[in-house]
Amino acid sequence: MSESRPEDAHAPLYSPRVVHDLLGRYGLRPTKSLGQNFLIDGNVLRLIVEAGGAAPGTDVYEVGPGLGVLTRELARSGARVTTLEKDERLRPVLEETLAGTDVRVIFGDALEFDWSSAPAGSLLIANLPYYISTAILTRVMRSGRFARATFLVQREVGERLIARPGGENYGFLSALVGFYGHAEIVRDVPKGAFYPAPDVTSAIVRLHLSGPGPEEGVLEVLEAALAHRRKTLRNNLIMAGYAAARVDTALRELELSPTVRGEALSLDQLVELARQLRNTP
Ligand SMILES: C[S@@+](CC[C@H](N)C(=O)[O-])C[C@H]1O[C@@H](n2cnc3c(N)ncnc32)[C@H](O)[C@@H]1O
Repeated sequence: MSESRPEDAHAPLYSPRVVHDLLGRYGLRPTKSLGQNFLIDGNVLRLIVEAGGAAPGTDVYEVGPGLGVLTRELARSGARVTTLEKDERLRPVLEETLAGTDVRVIFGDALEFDWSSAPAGSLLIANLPYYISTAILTRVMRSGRFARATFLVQREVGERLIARPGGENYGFLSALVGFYGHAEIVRDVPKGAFYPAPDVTSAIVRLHLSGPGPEEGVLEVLEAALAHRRKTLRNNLIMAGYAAARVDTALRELELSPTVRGEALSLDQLVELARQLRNTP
């Protein structure tokens, strides 16, 4: 910690004053296209660390440390922390705010990261960049390496994560959660918990991941079946490249109406559909 540091050394990192001071000293402005909404609420910070289960001996992965607010708390918990940051401009800030911790900071795109390199039973704890929250969660679930994921995300994505088949918000992400475990909304978080405030309300969501995931080929069918909410399952599958005759045979075998929508199918029916399509010439 430099002696010339102007802000009150005792003020917590999440305090708006410290956040402004850090941004000012390093000549930075939050970048909207990178989803940079920094956490400035100590209660939300404590809640996410606690709900996430960071503790000595656990392996915690974070996407987007930003100024290091959450990262520093995670390190304090005694967990082994790996954090992935795309924005190189934050390198000197993180050198300052994470000084004295043994956090592994990797600069690069979290979408390019090899999530299967994480040890089995890892935890994801993050204030996610909202523009890629679905893509990150998909990768984390599919890696099969994570026991739990606790994160800040748009409330609307939280609703999709907890949705059940047939429900208004049910889609690909909901079905994916169904295959790997289940989700809960821990708490809604108002816009004012961030600087700058995002356009939407957020939520802390926790995913419990225990399932083995779907068998081979099911995810591809799932993606096709749920691609467009307003279209029938039949049309979605045909648009994804399945021959109409093949689709019709599979629907008949499963006793499904040609007008049924993909989001009305249970997970078991989706698995059966994938098997039928595989077995239908
Ligand atoms: C919502 S901010 C969270 C910052 C900090 N954890 C906090 O709570 O204040 C999202 C962070 O993700 C970073 N980010 C955006 N896209 C990324 C990507 N593709 N890979 C890794 N980090 C990314 C942003 O630069 C930013 O630091």
